[in-house]
Amino acid sequence: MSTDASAPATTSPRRHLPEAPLLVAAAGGTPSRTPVWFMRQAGRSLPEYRAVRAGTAMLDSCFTPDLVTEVTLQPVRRHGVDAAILFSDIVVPLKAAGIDLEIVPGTGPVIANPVRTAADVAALPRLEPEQVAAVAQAVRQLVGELGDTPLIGFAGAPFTLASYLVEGGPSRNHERTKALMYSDPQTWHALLAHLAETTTTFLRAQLDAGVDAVQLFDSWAGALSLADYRELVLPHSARVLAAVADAGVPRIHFGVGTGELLGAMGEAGADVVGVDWRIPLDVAAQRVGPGKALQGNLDPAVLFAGWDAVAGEVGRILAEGRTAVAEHGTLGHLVNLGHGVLPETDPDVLTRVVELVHSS
Ligand SMILES: Cc1c2[nH]c(c1CCC(=O)O)Cc1[nH]c(c(CCC(=O)O)c1C)Cc1[nH]c(c(CCC(=O)O)c1C)Cc1[nH]c(c(C)c1CCC(=O)O)C2
Repeated sequence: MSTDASAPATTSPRRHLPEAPLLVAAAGGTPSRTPVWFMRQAGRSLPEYRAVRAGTAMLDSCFTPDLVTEVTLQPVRRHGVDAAILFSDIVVPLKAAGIDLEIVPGTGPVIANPVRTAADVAALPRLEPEQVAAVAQAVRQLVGELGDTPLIGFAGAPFTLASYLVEGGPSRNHERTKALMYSDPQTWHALLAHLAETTTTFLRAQLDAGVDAVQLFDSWAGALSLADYRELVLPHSARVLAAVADAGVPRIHFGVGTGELLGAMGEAGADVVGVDWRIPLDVAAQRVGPGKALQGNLDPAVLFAGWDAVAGEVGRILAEGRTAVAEHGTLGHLVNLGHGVLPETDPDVLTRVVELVHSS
């Protein structure tokens, strides 16, 4: 993450945030406090989010820079988290490229014409950077307003995007996706290569506008065996992560149910590996190996269990994070949930978690 003094001057608007706890922890330094943020902190449980979004469809919101800016800032103001995450969605670059899809409240992304054949894959539109100009504009506004708080940009990884495109919507078993993967590997690789390019273009647009870190969400990769992940998915995610390495910002790589994949997800080129709640952080540290940071891993459902339970779990996770750093060569610990904030979560509990982590 160092910059080469001989490199040509860059026009990057990226802020210089040498003290930001999240960036320090990700790089293996000693942060002034343990950093904490929450996946899906923007939106979901906040009444001020529901108020400002009322009457605007989710995807329309994502292309409205003032609304993106406001929703992204809300959890930073309310909770004092150590990072903002851009309010957007993993299907935004697909929509921007011209794919007919909607986000249906309570369901998730729904694709009008699922992608299932070689001809479907060949017909997929390419994403041009100007098609996500509204997202870049929101990023520029945000870096002007965030002070010292880092802004995390993000994108969906090729496998998770492919699952939505092939299934046509959310899926429990990913059976059509796996059917394509096993029956026609050539078309599968063509699809993932296309999506890797889309994802790279989307992340580059955010990086060029000034985001301070990126997270690649491979939310559903945990549906795969390690062998299949390595052969059919990892090379495409690795290409995305390599293509943004020159930005010099932390690259976070996360999926749900990925206990068996953590080492491979780190090898794909992550600086920080996200861990869900199914394995302890000190065990995750051994699977990931030394030289990377870890993010996680409070079960979002624990936030419903009353403060004693929450405080106990946060304490355990902080201790396991310290063990990872002290004994397993982990660079740092970014406290987070093991998956996104659930919609019915009491926002005050999130604020108390931030206070507890910061005072520990
Ligand atoms: C799989 C996935 C999606 N979107 C995303 C993922 C990967 C993360 C994960 O695993 O949870 C990523 C995402 N989606 C959203 C963000 C915003 C930033 C943040 O707060 O983390 C992020 C990082 C906003 C959103 N994306 C969505 C909402 C809810 C829309 C609303 O408020 O009407 C928000 C705030 C819609 C969405 N979009 C998607 C789902 C499953 C849903 C939920 C559907 C529902 O239950 O209503 C696809």
